[in-house]
Amino acid sequence: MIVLVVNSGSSSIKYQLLNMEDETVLCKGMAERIGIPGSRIIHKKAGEKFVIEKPMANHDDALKFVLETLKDEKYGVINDFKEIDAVGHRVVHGGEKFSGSVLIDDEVIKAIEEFSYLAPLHNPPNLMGIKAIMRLLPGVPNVGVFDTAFHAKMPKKAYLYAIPYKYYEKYKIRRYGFHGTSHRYVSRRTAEILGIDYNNSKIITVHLGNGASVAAVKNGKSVDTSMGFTPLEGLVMGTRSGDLDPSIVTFLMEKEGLTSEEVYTILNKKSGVLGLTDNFSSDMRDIEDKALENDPLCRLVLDIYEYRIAKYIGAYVAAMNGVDAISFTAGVGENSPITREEICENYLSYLGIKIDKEKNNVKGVERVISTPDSKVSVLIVPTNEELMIARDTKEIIEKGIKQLEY
Ligand SMILES: Nc1ncnc2c1ncn2[C@@H]1O[C@H](COP(=O)(O)OP(=O)(O)O)[C@@H](O)[C@H]1O
Ligand SMILES: CC(=O)OP(=O)(O)O
Ligand SMILES: [Mg+2]
Repeated sequence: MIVLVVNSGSSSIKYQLLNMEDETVLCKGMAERIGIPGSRIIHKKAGEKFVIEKPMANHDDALKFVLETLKDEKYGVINDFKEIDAVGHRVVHGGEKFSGSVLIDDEVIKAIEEFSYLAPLHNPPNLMGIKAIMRLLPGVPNVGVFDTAFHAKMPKKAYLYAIPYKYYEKYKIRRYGFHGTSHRYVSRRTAEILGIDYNNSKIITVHLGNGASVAAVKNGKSVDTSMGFTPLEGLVMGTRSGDLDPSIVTFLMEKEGLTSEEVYTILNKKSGVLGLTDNFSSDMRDIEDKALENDPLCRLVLDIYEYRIAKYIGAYVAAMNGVDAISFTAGVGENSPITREEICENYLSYLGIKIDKEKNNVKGVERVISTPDSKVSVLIVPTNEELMIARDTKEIIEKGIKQLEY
């Protein structure tokens, strides 16, 4: 079975074509700068990378061009669109409705549309991708895989905010959590690598990408996670503030004469590492480089970034009353030895955690980085959300079912 995976964001679309007989990636890439000058596709096939410049005015245009690329003589890997058996889509917000991946029909599309008010930056572009594929590949089944689904069954004590209960009933204001596909993959893989029973384990997964979140996974289920009602809560991120006192919002509105939308933009797009460094960079590579050159501000920002992560790990040890393993993943988690080492050494040694500095000194390699006598295992597990999306898609199509339960 050949599955196309689509992760449709606001200005970029990531794609991967997989042969699910042996789970190999046939080709992958990203259409970027959609709707703005300089749009192009970065396409990878058999270890070779191509940059293809092409005007793409919207998501329809972009996906049309992605599909053409898949069967292009030079870049392509298929001869006919009929070879694509199904398409799996990343969808960020599934509200309370979806606790597993689903076959997309009109009713599911309506629900994703309804949840757009909960994820205005993410769900509308996800939907544009789904609708474009439906137009371009009629008759091919589509599956939605939600960021929120893995967290959907966390206990009520973890997902309710202490505000009047009527707002939960009226607007469904609660913790949803995101990056669920990554936390699900990484926690399961952690148990496999360690040879422990996933259904009888306590694992903390630390997803540090541009957006970042931590999850407490107990007996194979997410019991708490740091992102909340929206992907703004929790850790310090590239451009997002993470946790803050909510009265800062009303204070800023009053003092600076800002609208709610303006404050929302500041907290989502101008805060985090970018805001703390006074617009120097949102990329942790830049912060690390400067911190290593003893730049005091970047050193402070790295401390703030690590401190917040360490506090969440401590909280989730409490949430699960213990921990067997901690796994780092995504851009920073996979590629930053200093971040992993400083979090473990400066804050977690009380747990009996010991890091093997040699083993930790790698980028993007799946491995255990704690010493054999460390009381808790620490790992690097490169995430693979696309593979999870393709696996769910295959399972739903092959079994002929409407919804998967994790
Ligand atoms: N070698 C590295 N050292 C530190 N940070 C890195 C490194 N490589 C990538 N990153 C960080 O990873 C982030 C992107 O992570 P990624 O998981 O690709 O994010 P997303 O999927 O949210 O776009 C970048 O913003 C950058 O800060
Ligand atoms: C939900 C979310 O924060 O996603 P990303 O990390 O891709 O921005
Ligand atoms: Mg990501």
